[in-house]
Amino acid sequence: MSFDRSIKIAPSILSADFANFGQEIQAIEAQGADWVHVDVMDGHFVPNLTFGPAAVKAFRPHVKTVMDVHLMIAPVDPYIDAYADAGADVLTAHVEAGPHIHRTLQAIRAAGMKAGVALNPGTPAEAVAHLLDLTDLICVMTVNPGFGGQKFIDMTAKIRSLREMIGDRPVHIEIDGGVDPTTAPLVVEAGADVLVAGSAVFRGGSVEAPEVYGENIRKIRAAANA
Ligand SMILES: O=C(CO)[C@@H](O)[C@H](O)COP(=O)(O)O
Ligand SMILES: [Fe+2]
Repeated sequence: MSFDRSIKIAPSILSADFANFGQEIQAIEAQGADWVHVDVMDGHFVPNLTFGPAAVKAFRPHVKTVMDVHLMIAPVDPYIDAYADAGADVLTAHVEAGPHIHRTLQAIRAAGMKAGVALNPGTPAEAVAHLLDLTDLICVMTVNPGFGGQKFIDMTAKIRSLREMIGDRPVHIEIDGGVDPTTAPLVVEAGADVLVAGSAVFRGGSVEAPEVYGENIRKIRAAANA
């Protein structure tokens, strides 16, 4: 996985058909997804429950691009090896999920994955200032995590601060929550390069009508690059 700052669209399979993940992943990749975003929730750090390492491992053979695993769990450290074994390419932990994020990011890299750190909307950019050389991706949440389909919260000032702090380091800025053709250009202009989108990609489509996923991805990408 080489670093580049081109726009990457990462559909969140939280909005896919839960009875049909394999085909859904194949459909979004065939329709132009750059990465596949997998939301892991524990019913404790966030008020929702999704999948664990066994499910993520079952997704792996279907993902031909990049499997981007967003952990909304606390604690994180006891599960890092399980997600490495499951085949995550990028593993992102929340800075709010525990007292030792520095150690967590080191452990993620030591397990052979790219290390991401996510910030809730209420957490300032400065919370990751000491982590810039330990991270490959900063995920700026533009909703309070836990559910798809929520309204975008404007975090453009935070994104700008982070891009300035990052300087010329090879660190992605990923935006997660409420990304659609209207909000995508705002976050890209501020410095984002990875756009997670759940409802805006899956809306109106299905594995029987995958071309709708393609149209939705193209609309987000076109707006982002405009
Ligand atoms: O991490 C999360 C939610 O906590 C996301 O990845 C959502 O799945 C994005 O969904 P949309 O806001 O794009 O519908
Ligand atoms: Fe996410």
